[in-house]
Order: sequence, then C-alpha cells, then structure tokens
Amino acid sequence: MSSTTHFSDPEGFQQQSDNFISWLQATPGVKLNPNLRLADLRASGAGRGVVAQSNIPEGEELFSIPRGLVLAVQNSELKTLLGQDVEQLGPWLSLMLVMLYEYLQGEKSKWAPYFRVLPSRFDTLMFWSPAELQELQASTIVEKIGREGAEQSILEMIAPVVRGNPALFPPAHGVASFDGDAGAAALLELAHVMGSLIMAYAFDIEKAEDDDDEGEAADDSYMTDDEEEQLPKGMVPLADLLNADADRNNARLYQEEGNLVMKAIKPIQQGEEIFNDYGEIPRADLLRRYGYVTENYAQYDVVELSLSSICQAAGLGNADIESQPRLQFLDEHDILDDGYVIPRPVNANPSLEDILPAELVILLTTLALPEEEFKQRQSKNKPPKPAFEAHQAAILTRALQTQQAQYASSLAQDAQLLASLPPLDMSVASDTSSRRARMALQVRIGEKEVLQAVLGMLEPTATGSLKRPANGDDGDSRQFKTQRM
Ligand SMILES: C[S@@+](CC[C@H](N)C(=O)[O-])C[C@H]1O[C@@H](n2cnc3c(N)ncnc32)[C@H](O)[C@@H]1O
Repeated sequence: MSSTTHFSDPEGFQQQSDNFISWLQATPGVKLNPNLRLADLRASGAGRGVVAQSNIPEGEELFSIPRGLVLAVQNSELKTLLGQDVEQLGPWLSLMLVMLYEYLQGEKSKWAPYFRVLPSRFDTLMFWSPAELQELQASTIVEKIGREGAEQSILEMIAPVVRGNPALFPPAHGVASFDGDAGAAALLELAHVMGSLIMAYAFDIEKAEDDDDEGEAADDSYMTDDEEEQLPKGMVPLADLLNADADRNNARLYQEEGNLVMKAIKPIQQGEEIFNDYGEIPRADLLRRYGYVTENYAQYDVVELSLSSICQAAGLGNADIESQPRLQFLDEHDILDDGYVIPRPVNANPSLEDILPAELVILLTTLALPEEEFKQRQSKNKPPKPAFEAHQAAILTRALQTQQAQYASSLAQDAQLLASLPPLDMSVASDTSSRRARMALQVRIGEKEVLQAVLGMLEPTATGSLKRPANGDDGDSRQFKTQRM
C-alpha cells in the first residue's frame, strides 16, 4: 500500500507531481501523451498512478523515455568518478550504489525531481517487525525475505565503497559519517530504501539492439544469488509510476533502440487508470515485493512444499541428497528441487494434472517405489514417468496436512476474522500494524484455501491407497505438466 505515510513530504504531494511532469516535459527526447494525468490515489492506498484524461485507442503511445534518462549504472557519472567497475557488483548492488550516489547528491543530481516523487517508506516484507511477520503464520514467503543476506551484501560490498569515498557519498540521515555503528545503521536504512525501490519499481533493461522487446518488471527477490544471469536494472521515470491490476492491465513498456515506450495494449476509456503488468504473482509475493495485496491476485495464490516436508511424509529420515539414494538418483537426472509449488485450482472442473507439477509427481513416484523396483530403475538409469496413484496421493496428502497444521489458526477462523474487520479507510493514516495484519491475513487465507482445495482433490485417490497395492496396476496414470511456476 502507498498511503500518505509512505511519502516524505505528503503536504507537497501534488506540487511534486507537477514538478516531476514539468521536468519530464523539459527533458529533450521525452514524449508525453497530453491525455495523461499523474493522479493522487492515496485515498485508495495506491500512492501515485497514471490516469487517462480522454479516450485512448489501442496501440497509442502513452509516453516515451529516452534511454539516457533511465536511472541506471551506465547513465550515472559515478562510474567515471569512482574509477572502478561498478557493474561488477551485479545488477542489484550496482544500481543500489548508483541510486545512493544520486540521492546523496541532492539537488545536484539530474534525477532530483524524480527522487522527490518516490516513496521513502514501504509495506514490503523487508520492513515488517518479527511480530508483524508472525501474522503470516506458516507461509513460506517469510523464508524468502532475505533481510540478513541483503544486509550482509550491503555491508561487504557497498559500505567499503561509500566509506572510502566520502566526497561522493556525503553522510546523511543525521550522521556525520557512514563509519561506526550509527553510520552503518544509517547506511543500511538508506540502502534498504534503494533496494526496495529497485524491487518494486525497477525494470530489467534490455540492450538497445534487442529492438522492440517487451519490458518486464525486475523479477525475483531483493538481491538473489544468481546475479550473473540477470539483466542490468534501471529506474524508468514515469513508467514506474504505473500501478498494476491483475485483471485490468492495459499498457506495456516496449524497449526500442533509443527509447523505452509505454503503449496502450487495449482501448482505454477517459478516467480509467493505466496499469502495467507485474505478472501472475501469488499474493504472498505481491506483498513481499510490492507491499500490497488485492483480492484479484487471489487466483494466483499457491502453496509451496519443501523437499524435506515431502521426504518426511514419505517416511525418509532426512532430505539429505548424499544419504538418500532416491534423491541422489533424481538429482543426477536434474529433476530434484528444494521446493514444489502447487497453484490454486481455478478451473470450473479442476484436475490434478492441471495443478501438480510433473517434477513433484516424479518425486512422489520415486519415493513410493518398492525397493526392488527402485533398484531396477537405478540399474536401467531411468527415472519413473509421472504417474499419480494412491501411494503418491497418500504421501502428498500427509505433507499437505502437516503444512496445514503449522498455521496457528484455521481457515474458518481467519475467514471470520476478515469478515469482522471494518473496511480499510486509506484516507486516514491507518495504523501500520493493523494494515499489515490485514494483508497477512489475506495471504494466509489464500494459502489455506489452496491447501484445502488440493487436499479435497486428493481424497478420492489417497483413500484408494487402503484398497490398492502401492505399485498397483489399477492406479490412474495421467499426463502431468513439466512446467512449474
Ligand atoms: C511501480 S510503483 C507504482 C507507483 C506508486 N503507486 C507510487 O506512488 O510511487 C509500485 C507500488 O505501487 C503500489 N501499487 C501498485 N499497484 C497498486 C494497486 N493496485 N493498489 C495499491 N497499491 C498499488 C505499491 O505500493 C507498489 O509497491
């Protein structure tokens, strides 16, 4: 949510929007469709957003931002001033360093009017207290926040550069230097603001020659390990002031040779908000990355099972690949994962084939094989096909039931609690903890609904395990999708 409390100067909100638009209009190469307005949507908890002032046909250009105006490593003078290869820090940390530099330059930065419209406080999970995180109960999203790892990277990779170049990074936030404990705390706070902006606002920037590619929002968690595989990131003024809506996406960013161009992908009516696409993400991830949840993302909710919980449900002592031949076997064939995602069954007549990833079914099948059969498979070096029978269903049911039991409240209790809450009034500065508690409640309700739905679907097959042999020929072999979320 982006309410009044998220912006450092809420009184000057409209003035800053106007100044930002004037800055864009005055920048050579920027093209703005006159039918757009940068709107104040704080009353609905959406901060700023872009709204059509008259009807806009499909395909019309909404705005065009020259590549040179993107707040990105290659456009900042920092790389020349530092005399070191900033890019080697990877896409996240290099942009974070550049944003710290530009932010600390204050009015001297080319992007000063842009910084003034960006929020400085967030509801993303990185900023939740332990007590607030507890409201998510057993949600596996908590393990993906990665605050400790992010802080370690900032202290190891960013802090030495900042401290070694005080003229480029003048201390701010009430400290005389970024050295010492107080300095480190101030630097971490500032770096988290930049990291959160990158997570919720930045785009992956394709190289100019990859003409006409679609722009996609920066993916994945705040500073992941696989940085080498990622494209450089950049903050694209105005493009990142578009909100998103799961059902009403009507605009897309196209990365052309010299410009990043936002175009209408549907006819847009006067007064309609212009929405970018943040992807088909579960509400848990929406909350982690963007700090808000809306009901229409419920269709993308998932439940995640760890490998160790599945192994436990299958009666294995541990999920250690070296000591478990069945896991080792799958790992050698590159079909073993740390965790498995089961999406919400959304079709009118959902089937297990639609929702269970083939890799999960292969794991369950391998774990269910009688020892003799497993040895035969091993000697033939052939993993089993994904066939879903009673024994597999029984293991999966146990794993899901164990997961379900880890939530501190039931789905019925949560649904009752949500129904008893008064409507959220974003026009008054709502108390942060209750706003976050409500969002956590929505996320855990979604996960419990998925658990309940999948358990219901498994029941007919799982109860068959009492009647059918584990390797029974009468089990139903089906086609499972190899594609996972
Ligand atoms: C790319 S920015 C969009 C601009 C943002 N509204 C602002 O004022 O700076 C993404 C942030 O906008 C907010 N947001 C986006 N879509 C939203 C929606 N449908 N409802 C509420 N907040 C939304 C979230 O705070 C999210 O982290």
